[in-house]
Amino acid sequence: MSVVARKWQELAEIKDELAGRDWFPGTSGNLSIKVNDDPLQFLVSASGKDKRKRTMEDFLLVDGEGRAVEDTGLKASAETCIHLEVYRNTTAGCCLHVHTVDNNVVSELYAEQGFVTFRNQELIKAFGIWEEDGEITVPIVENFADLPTLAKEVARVIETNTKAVLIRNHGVTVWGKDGFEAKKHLEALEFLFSYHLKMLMLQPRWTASPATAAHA
Ligand SMILES: CSC[C@@H](O)[C@@H](O)C(=O)COP(=O)(O)O
Ligand SMILES: [Zn+2]
Repeated sequence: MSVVARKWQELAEIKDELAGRDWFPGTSGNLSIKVNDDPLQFLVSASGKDKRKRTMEDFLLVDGEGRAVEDTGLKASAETCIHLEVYRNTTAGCCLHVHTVDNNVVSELYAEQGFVTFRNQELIKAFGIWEEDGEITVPIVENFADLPTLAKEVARVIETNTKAVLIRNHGVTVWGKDGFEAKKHLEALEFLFSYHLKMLMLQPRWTASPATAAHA
């Protein structure tokens, strides 16, 4: 099996799993997986598809400028430029983007602050953070309609340890060194978002103010 075919299969399986969680409402979301480092080539989901369905036209191979490598009638995800910035600015091998109610609400709650931090949670270990007082911070950017501007904004907030970026009232973009790690990071983050919102609902005095935002 060629590398492209193997990576296609890996990405298709991840897509099916995320679809099973209902993380692609209304054709939202996109996925990519790196096929080659130099020159950069990655498989990315085709734009506007129902990502719950598996077809032979789910992905296409694009280059380091986001252009299709082969002749195809398919259009790469509108957010390919964001995936490109992730590959340019990190060592990611796979990048996943989903819209969920939880990630949208968290992004709105902490948008003014520009980030949300989680600590005191076992699942932080999913990010390779093993310290007693370990924490993970997810930057939040505004949802610019102009996608190249949005992509630059995402690139601007990526630091060495950044594993994900929230886009305000839009979704989350998460990555990892390979498909397994990217999915692990995404599942762990969605758990943290959900826990955080439930705590806020059950204990309204467990305030979402910047000083206490880290109470995961
Ligand atoms: C249909 S709403 C979602 C889109 O606007 C976009 O944010 C998205 O995630 C999917 O775009 P796509 O071009 O299919 O990859
Ligand atoms: Zn999106």
